[in-house]
Amino acid sequence: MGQLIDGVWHDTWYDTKSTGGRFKRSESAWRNWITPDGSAGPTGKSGFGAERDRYHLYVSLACPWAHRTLLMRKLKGLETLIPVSVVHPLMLENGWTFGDDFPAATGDDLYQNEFLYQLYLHADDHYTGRVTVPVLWDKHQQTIVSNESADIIRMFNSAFDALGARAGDYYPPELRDRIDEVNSWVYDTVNNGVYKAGFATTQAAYDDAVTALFASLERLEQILGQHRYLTGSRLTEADLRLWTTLVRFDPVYVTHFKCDKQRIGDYLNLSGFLRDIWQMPGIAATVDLAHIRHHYYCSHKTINPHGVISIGPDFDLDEPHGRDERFR
Ligand SMILES: N[C@@H](CCC(=O)N[C@@H](CS)C(=O)NCC(=O)O)C(=O)O
Repeated sequence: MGQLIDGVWHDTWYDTKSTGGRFKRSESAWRNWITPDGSAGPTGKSGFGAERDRYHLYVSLACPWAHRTLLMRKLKGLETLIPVSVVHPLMLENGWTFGDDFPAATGDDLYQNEFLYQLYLHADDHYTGRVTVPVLWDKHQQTIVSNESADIIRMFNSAFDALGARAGDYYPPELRDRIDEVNSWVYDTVNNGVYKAGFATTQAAYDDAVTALFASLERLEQILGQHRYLTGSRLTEADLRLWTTLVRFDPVYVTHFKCDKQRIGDYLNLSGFLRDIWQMPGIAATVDLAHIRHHYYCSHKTINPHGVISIGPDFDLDEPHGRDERFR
């Protein structure tokens, strides 16, 4: 774990001293957009037109943010348009690495780098900041298009539609306000909330994060008792963004991040929603519990110094969920 400072790698853990024990996630540095015609998107530069054989995605199978991009890639049928390289699950003194001595870790298919930070240096040899996944890479300009998962899933949702992406709009205009509203509190208190609880280094910081997290899970439980998905009867990006946290919750966050007031399995609607999406074609195959559990339990030496992996709950997401019948 570390970061680049003016192009030099420094092995440092998150600084929580200056924030009263609170974990603060940094802003992503690259915010360009792939668009159908290469015009500029909402942020960043123009020049990233949708094309075949041009873009490459770097992910960790452990990471919930990267997982969003894999879900959208699957739903939109972008597997051949956007190939993927997978980092090793352990993230230690060199950050994410391209070691391929773990099932499903691929190494760096484009440049044979050893470390992910070398890819960041390839894009900017004076980069200062964190070295995170996912990374959407442009092979033509040899640079990072974006390292922000929230933006990458929106590009995948529509930019490649004229190049044969599968039909489906997971950010439809008529639901955008509701999706944005749900995303904002789910991001803050759930997706990032589990990290804020787990990485807190004071009791007060932990208490605040875990209280907000379980208040939001209660709120989500109510919402998912009213309709099948978060914004109604249609699956949207808001569901996918919540889901990557839910699928890691009982196997990791309950124990490793001390999010142990309740398990997702204890909530009727949240657990049904978790199974509902798990059982959609192709989705379960995007989940790699070995990467997930090895990454968290063995990479965060400050909170689990010996790297012992807990036994974990029985994990049967194939049981019927009944939500299709219930919300017909
Ligand atoms: N805002 C980013 C966050 C990505 C992120 O924090 N990824 C984690 C893995 S779960 C990471 O790479 N962390 C490395 C670090 O912080 O040094 C996004 O959503 O794409």
